[in-house]
Amino acid sequence: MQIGIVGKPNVGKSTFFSAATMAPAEIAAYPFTTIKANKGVAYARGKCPHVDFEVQCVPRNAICDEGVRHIPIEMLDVAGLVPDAWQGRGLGNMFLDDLRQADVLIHIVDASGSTDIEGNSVPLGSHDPVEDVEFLKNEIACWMRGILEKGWDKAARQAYQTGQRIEIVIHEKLTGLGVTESQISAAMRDVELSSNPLSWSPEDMLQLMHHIRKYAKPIIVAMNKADMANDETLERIKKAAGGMAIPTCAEAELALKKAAKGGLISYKPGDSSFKTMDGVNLSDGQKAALDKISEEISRYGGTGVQNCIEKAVYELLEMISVYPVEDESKLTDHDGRVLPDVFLVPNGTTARELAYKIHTDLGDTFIRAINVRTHRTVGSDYILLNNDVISIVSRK
Ligand SMILES: Nc1nc2c(ncn2[C@@H]2O[C@H](COP(=O)(O)OP(=O)(O)OP(=O)(O)O)[C@@H](O)[C@H]2O)c(=O)[nH]1
Repeated sequence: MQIGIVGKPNVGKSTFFSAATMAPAEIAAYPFTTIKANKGVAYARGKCPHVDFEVQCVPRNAICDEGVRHIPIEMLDVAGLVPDAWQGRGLGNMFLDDLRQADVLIHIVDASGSTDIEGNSVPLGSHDPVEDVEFLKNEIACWMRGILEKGWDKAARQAYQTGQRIEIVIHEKLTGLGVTESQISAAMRDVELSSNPLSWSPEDMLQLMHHIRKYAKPIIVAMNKADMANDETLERIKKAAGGMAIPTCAEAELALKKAAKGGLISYKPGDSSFKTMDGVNLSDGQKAALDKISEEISRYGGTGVQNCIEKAVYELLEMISVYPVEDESKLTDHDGRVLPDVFLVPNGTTARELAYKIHTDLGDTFIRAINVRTHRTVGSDYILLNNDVISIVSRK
């Protein structure tokens, strides 16, 4: 699973990316595989089951900080969004290539209206950020339609004549974007289209792509520079984003994380406030900067950065966390680690599908699973619940 960060120049995209992927000090020691320059690791918080089971966990893939697991998620800084990227303008191709890999997008907009559509600085409030929200949706839909249109007439005619479902043709064409057939079917229910795909107009196709995009590349808008934005604009952006928009102060989040790393304040991602560490003497400059941030974030109950990440993961992608263990009574893996790993899986994942995610062999040899919280035996079709602890029994 990957979160793509998208935005035109100058809106605070790099600041957001740096802030989101800057690990808290205690996480920094974790060895992650080397990742490319435009990739980083962000974290979604989840409640560690060790609290309910009253045991001491020994985490392996996600640290536990006072009962909160920080579950790593790949984040991708999607480069080169400019108007008409879909036509290959500017770094358009790079943009689209990155976009393929993302499952969900955080669209950073400058909610203060001080960056025009091309990313140039303009006087505060002189650009309407709502345009940016529409613009990204349109860029993606146009790009998808461009892919669909290649060889469309022939494929659509063939499907129409042979009675093949058109979803299958669309799926084949969009498969490189990670679009599933069920997403296409859902989108087709949303729009009214003629049963003869040959008669679809370019506008029909664009509509359909808008709806497929909604399922396949859902977007949450980070209304950044919220510290300089007015409430009326924030409301309008939120409406344009279908409610999926959060005010953010990426600059504040980065400053707070740095101050926490430097031992000046106690602040954890997602907190709505912070505290100066005992015995720390802040300079007048530091004090003034922190006071300003404090005022900014009290307006929104936090910087919004962590909130964006978690809304993307838990609401848009509907992920849940599950904890597989080998020994159901000790909650350990084969090395005796207690509640070692947490897996983020889509809501609706079954016990057997989880087994496959852990290891192909485990999926193939799956017999049953044990829901450790209820001590009940469950079958391969058991649909996992958030925070389940599951022990899989297989043919050895
Ligand atoms: N007021 C305010 N300024 C911010 C915020 N986030 C970022 N900025 C500032 O906005 C400017 C642009 O930020 P960047 O992160 O460089 O923007 P970008 O979108 O990555 O731009 P490019 O690097 O040109 O693509 C910088 O001066 C940041 O300090 C915020 O939440 N509030």
